[in-house]
Amino acid sequence: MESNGYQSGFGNEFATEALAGTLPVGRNSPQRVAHGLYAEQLSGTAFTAPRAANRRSWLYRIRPAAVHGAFAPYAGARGFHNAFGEDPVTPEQLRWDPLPLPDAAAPADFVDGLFTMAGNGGPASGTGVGIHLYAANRDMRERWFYDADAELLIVPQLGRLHIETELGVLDVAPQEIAVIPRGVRFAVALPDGQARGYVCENFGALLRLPDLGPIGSNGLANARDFLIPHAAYEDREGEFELIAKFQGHLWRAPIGHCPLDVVGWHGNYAPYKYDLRRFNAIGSISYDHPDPSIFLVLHSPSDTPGTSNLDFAIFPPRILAMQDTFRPPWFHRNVASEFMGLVHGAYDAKAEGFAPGGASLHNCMTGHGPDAATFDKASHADLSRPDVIADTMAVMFETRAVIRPTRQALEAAHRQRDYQACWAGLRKHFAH
Ligand SMILES: O=C(O)Cc1cc(O)ccc1O
Ligand SMILES: [Fe+2]
Repeated sequence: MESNGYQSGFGNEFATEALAGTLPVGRNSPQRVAHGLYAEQLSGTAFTAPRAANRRSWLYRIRPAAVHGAFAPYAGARGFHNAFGEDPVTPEQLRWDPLPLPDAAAPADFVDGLFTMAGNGGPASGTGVGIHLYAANRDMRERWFYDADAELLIVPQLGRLHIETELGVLDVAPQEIAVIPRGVRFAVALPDGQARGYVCENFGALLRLPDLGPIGSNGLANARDFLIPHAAYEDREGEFELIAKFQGHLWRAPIGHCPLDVVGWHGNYAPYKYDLRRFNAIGSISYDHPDPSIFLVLHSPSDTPGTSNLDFAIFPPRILAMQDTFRPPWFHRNVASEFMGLVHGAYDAKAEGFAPGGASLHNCMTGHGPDAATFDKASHADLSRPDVIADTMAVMFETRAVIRPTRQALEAAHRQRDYQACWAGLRKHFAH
C-alpha cells in the first residue's frame, strides 16, 4: 500500500473512506454496511471514560478482526519482552553504544529486531512502560503485528519506516515519530533496507498533548502538526501470519487474508505521526536553565496530577542566550527516572560517548549531568554571544516509577562499562 496523504490534528474525530459511500451516515452500525463490509468498533479507552479522554474508532472492513486461526506461542523475537525482572536494580548510571544492526546472514524484521532495554510496571497493572530498541534489515513480509499491551511510540533513528496499518499508511523518517494505538495491526517495511530506533510501549493512559499553562494557546508540539492516515486497504488472500503481543508474551496465529482490510473508518483512535522538527521550543530569555518539562512533546498522565506515567521529551535545536548562567543541563538528581536516546547529532550535556542510536539510563536519585569536558567548556564560555545548538535531536522517556534494565541490556556487549569515568575529571575547585 502506498501512502495516500494525511489528515491532521491531534485527537480529532476523523472520517475517511478509500471507497466512496463506505461510511454509514447518521449511525455506526447499520443493518447492512455498504459494499458488503462488516462494522467493527475498536475501543482504546473504557466505554465510559470521560468524553475528553474517550477514544474509539469504527472500522468498516472486509472481514472482522475475529477471523484468524488459533494462537500458539511465537518462538521468534526472543529479545522482545516485558521481563523487567525482580533482581535488585542498580542505581549506577548506565549507557550503551548503538544497538548493532543485524547481520545480512541472519536478517531480522521490525518485530524480530526488537531488543528490550528496560521498563517498569506492565500490561497486567496498566501502568508503566517498556523501552526497546529495534535494529532491522528486512521488511515484515506476509505478516502483521499488534500489541494488546500498549500503544507504541516509535522513534526512528536510522532509516525510514513504511508502516502499513489497519487505518492507513504512515511513512516516517528519523526526526519524526509514529504512535500505533494498542491493538492496531500493522506491518513495517524498510525503504532504506535497514533501520534502527527506539520504541516505548506505554502501558498506562494514552499519550496526549500536555496543558500549556502560562505558555498560552500555542507552542511546544502544536496539535495541527500531528498527521493521521487516510483509510487504505488490501484485499488479499494467502497463508499469512498474525503476531500478537499479549501480557508480555508473543503469540502467533495463521490468518488466511491480509488483516489490513479496513475500507473506511471514523473516530478518534488512530495511528499518527509527528515531525519533531516542528516542535516549538520555549526557553529562558534571561537567566538559568529551565527544567526539561518545557520540552515535553506528549505525556501519559498517572492518577497523581503533574506526575506522569510517561513523559516523552525532546532536546531539539535551539538558541541559548541566558546570562550569568551555566547553559548546558545542570548536575541533578531526579525523583523521576530518565531513559535517553539520541536520534541525530550531539547532545549538549555530553561531549563524547553518547552516540546517535545509543542510550542512557539515569534512575531515581542517581546523580548525573554534564561530563567533565562539557563542564569545563561551558564554565568558561563567552556568554555575550548566544549558543546556537543546531543539528541535534535527543529524546527522553521519563517515568514516575524506576526503570528496570533487563538482564540482556546489562549483559550486552554494547554497554559502556566505563560510563562513570565521564565524571571522574570533575576536580575539586574549592578554595578559601
Ligand atoms: O539528564 C539529562 O540530560 C536530561 C535533562 C536535561 C535538562 O536540560 C535538564 C534536566 C535533565 O534531566
Ligand atoms: Fe537528567
